[in-house]
Amino acid sequence: MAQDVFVIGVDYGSDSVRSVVVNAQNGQEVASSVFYYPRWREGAYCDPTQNQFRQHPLDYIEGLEFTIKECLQKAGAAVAENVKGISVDTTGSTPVAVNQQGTPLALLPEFAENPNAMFVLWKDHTGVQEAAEINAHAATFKPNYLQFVGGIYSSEWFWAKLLHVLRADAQVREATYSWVEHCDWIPFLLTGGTQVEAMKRGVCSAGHKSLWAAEFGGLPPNEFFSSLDPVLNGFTSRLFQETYTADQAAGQLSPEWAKRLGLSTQVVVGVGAFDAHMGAVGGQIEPYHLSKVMGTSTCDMLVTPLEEIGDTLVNGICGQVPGSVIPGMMGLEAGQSAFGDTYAWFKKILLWPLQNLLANSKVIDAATAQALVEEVSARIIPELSLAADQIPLSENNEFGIDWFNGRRTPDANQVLKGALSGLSLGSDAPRVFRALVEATCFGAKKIVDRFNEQGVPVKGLIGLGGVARKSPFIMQMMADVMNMPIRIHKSEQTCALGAAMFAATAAGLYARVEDAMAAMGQGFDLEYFPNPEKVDLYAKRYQHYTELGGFLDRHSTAGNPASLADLPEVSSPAQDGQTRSSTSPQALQGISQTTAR
Ligand SMILES: Nc1ncnc2c1ncn2[C@@H]1O[C@H](COP(=O)(O)OP(=O)(O)O)[C@@H](O)[C@H]1O
Ligand SMILES: O=C(CO)[C@@H](O)[C@@H](O)COP(=O)(O)O
Repeated sequence: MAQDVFVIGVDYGSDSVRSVVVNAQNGQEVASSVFYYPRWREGAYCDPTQNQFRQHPLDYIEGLEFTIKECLQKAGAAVAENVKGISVDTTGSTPVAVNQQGTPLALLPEFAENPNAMFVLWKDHTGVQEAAEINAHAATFKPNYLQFVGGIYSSEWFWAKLLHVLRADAQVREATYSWVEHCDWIPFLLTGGTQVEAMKRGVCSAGHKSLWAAEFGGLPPNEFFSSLDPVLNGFTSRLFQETYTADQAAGQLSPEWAKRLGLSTQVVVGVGAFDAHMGAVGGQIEPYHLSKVMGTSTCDMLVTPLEEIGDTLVNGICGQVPGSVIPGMMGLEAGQSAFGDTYAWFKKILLWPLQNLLANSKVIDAATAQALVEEVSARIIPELSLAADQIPLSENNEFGIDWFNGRRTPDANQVLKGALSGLSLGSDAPRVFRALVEATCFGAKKIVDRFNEQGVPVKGLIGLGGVARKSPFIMQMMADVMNMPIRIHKSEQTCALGAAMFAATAAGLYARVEDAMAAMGQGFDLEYFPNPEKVDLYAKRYQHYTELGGFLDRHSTAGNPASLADLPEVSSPAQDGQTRSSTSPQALQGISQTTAR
């Protein structure tokens, strides 16, 4: 690269989208911009009591235009003229119903206010019933279509969400032609796509969430879905067969978007992938090092050479997909559905009186009350962390279970709930906070244990994301609980930087994403080492976490919508021609066979 050339990485998170313009030679950030989704921030289209979290496509479009334009304005015309590529990562599985032109239904006037016509955010769990049915149904089929997604289908994923929306809303069902992941739709939008069949679908979302596998010749057959529910009959023919790795081009910027953004139509748009997968690349993942993106949730990514993992399948994770992180390597994904969200929940509890009582205070005016709420809100977690760090660790400290948004891995079960135990009159806010942090670290250790137990050794830990950089308290506890050092990546924006590395590769500036990673990676600036004095005590407490979690897990179905009694019997023609009832306790719990790949 003779002259300076630039690439843009766009990272769609749960609350905001950020774009970065990066020098493609050395990865130096030239400009960045963040946009908080306005409709989402108001809580529109969501109902947390029902675990319904929907996002309007306009939040995404407005954020795309705003952040890229602001970046280019900051960077200057000389940079804008030399932008060669754009790549995008998003949360996932975050799919939407589209018409034949690939337009999300909420962009049509008749569906503009209908949450079922919007993106179903990864953490929306309205499809728990449908996920349970998919698990039960899959247990009656050969081959095991869940074998590459850890053996259990989650309500956070593509098919459970599709089935739920189709059942819940006849009007949306009538208008739905296809079903599209956020990470595939943005490149389609930027390249001016007009027919959904032509949309390039990324292998990352397809393999981890949509049951696509080369071994199946694509998606499972129509019969698998039509016998689950006739509303799915014929749906696979309107989805996809081919998938693409994120180092490939989806196309070039359309004339409309080139004009809107002030860029050339020569700019290459890369195939999209999930935030954590591109984040792992931005954070310089290496084989057998678990790359933990720690923010609202965690996504734990691991890569291995294909020939080394061979036929090994890891049960209870979010899947293993060749090329989902680095083309040519196996990408394995696990994670926790609530990590920072657990601390955010506790903060919300503590803020209740301030948010609800101060507005009509007799002592301070409304503006001061609002300012006070904002100040306290910003300080609660950092101050609690300092206070919690001072509490001596003992075997009998308060305990927590981290399943506040269900359990993603190991062994997805989104109907599980969080818990606190060992409370006494002395359990003050810092002590409860400490227990919650510890619970999230124990949940993280369960994932490492699962990889180790099932033949994929975790040889190192890499910390990425907001919590990794903001909280020395939590990262030190993570090292102590894991009894392993954890390196923290220097970049503030690893996901966006990873997207920029993929953009550089898709634009042909590098032959392989590994080359982009080596040239553009920003390195590590911190490392936490386990404190030998605490390791044994944490090991004892971890044992208790295992026992308490096991107890809650065994008693979890009572009162939950996915309990055995609530499930309809789904009959399906089995492969041997006999009809079997698909509802069994094992199927409900997602117990699956391990099948060699
Ligand atoms: N000082 C802090 N210590 C621990 N957690 C924090 C701190 N500040 C914010 N958080 C948590 O970080 C999470 C947001 O992480 P971030 O990486 O910024 O966002 P996202 O996951 O949407 O990409 C929130 O859930 C919040 O509770
Ligand atoms: O699940 C995935 C990727 O598979 C993530 O998109 C999801 O956890 C959202 O991550 P954030 O915590 O919002 O960064």
